[in-house]
Amino acid sequence: MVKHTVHFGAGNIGRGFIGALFSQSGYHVTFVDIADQIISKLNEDKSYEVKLASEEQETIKIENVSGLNNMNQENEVIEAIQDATYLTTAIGPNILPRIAPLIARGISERIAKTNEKLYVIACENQIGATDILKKYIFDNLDDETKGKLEGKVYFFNSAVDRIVPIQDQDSLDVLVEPYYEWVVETEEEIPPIKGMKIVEDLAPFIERKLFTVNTGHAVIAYLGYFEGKSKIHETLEDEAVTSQVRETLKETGAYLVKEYGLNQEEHLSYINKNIERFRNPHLNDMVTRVGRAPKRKLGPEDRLIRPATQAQKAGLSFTNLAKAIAAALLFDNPEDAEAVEIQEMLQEHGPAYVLKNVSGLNEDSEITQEVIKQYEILKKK
Ligand SMILES: NC(=O)c1ccc[n+]([C@@H]2O[C@H](COP(=O)([O-])OP(=O)(O)OC[C@H]3O[C@@H](n4cnc5c(N)ncnc54)[C@H](O)[C@@H]3O)[C@@H](O)[C@H]2O)c1
Ligand SMILES: O=P(O)(O)OC[C@@H](O)[C@@H](O)[C@H](O)[C@H](O)CO
Repeated sequence: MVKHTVHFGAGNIGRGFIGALFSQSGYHVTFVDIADQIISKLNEDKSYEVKLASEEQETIKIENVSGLNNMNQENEVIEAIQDATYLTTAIGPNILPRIAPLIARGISERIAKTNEKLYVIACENQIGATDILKKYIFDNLDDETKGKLEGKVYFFNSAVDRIVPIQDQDSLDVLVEPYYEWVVETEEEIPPIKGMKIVEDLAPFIERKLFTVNTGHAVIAYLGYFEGKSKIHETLEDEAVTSQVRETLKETGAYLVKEYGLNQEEHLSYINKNIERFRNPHLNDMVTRVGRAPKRKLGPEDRLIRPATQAQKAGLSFTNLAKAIAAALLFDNPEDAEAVEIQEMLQEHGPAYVLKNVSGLNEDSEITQEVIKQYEILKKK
């Protein structure tokens, strides 16, 4: 019998990572997206290629895929959820509340018909993304259905790591870096998926990933944008930026080592390994993609603010993180709605207001003071 999975978000990570792993594990993958062009192409071609961004340019054919548009094929999406073993998302954390009502309808119908287990996993760059999705789904379920979910619908948090740049929009093929890591938190016995690593406690994995890969990436993106660079690997050709990335990751590293008892040497080599990933010239990743949605990235639990507040609480240094936060405030990309919003807030009320309202930092906090100092220095450059 063919196994089925439903994946929301047929974008970079959807096609280039999570959907690809399910297909390689023998599943039929139904992608759900609002992008008509992608959905039509998936149904026409029924396959695409994942290309590895390396000297060898190895390609992997991904088959057994189809697509549904959740804007005008709601019933078909609900139908697909009836047959699925897994339901995953890679859609962007801000979109989760928008897809939750339809997932809730799919789950309600399913629960009335079958006791087969369904595993829901949000694959987003956000701590506790599946918990957040679960809350939105529960907001859309009646009490009777909620009471019946135990032992039938499971929600697992996860951490996803693979750099996938923005792709040529005319093709379904996806260029991805060779490296990947997908960590899922559960104590249940679940059907095996190629490349899925199961852990009992996700916290050290997601914090290590978010506060190394994504903090480092953000430093490059915001300093690169500030310096007028367009690509991530080009920005790293400037030794001053590379050194700034390393110093910032030593700050997040000191917190991670202390909090999770990581081995300091191993963590240093993890930092260096990631700097090498960022240097991959075959990826051609844009600073505007990596810096996208700065309001989300400046949120209290995200890659810049949380490690700074945690470092401060632990009596550790956070000055390089403060510089990264200041550079994020200067990301005035007119194409990015969140950047435009932040620039308007800055103009009207100044940086302390943004740090209070977006990042949850008090005006008199040491971090705010340090960020404002660095912001003024950067602005004068
Ligand atoms: N690209 C990466 O390197 C990378 C790596 C790890 C994690 N992530 C995370 O994965 C998630 C997706 O990132 P991405 O780079 O694949 O983004 P993306 O923009 O390539 O893909 C998102 C997809 O979601 C679709 N979408 C948007 N709104 C929708 C809606 N209401 N209903 C259905 N579909 C909708 C878009 O059309 C798009 O195809 C994000 O949370 C990101 O942080 C990305
Ligand atoms: O996807 P975002 O916007 O949260 O962050 C941008 C990049 O840092 C991110 O997509 C990385 O490429 C990815 O997290 C690598 O695993």
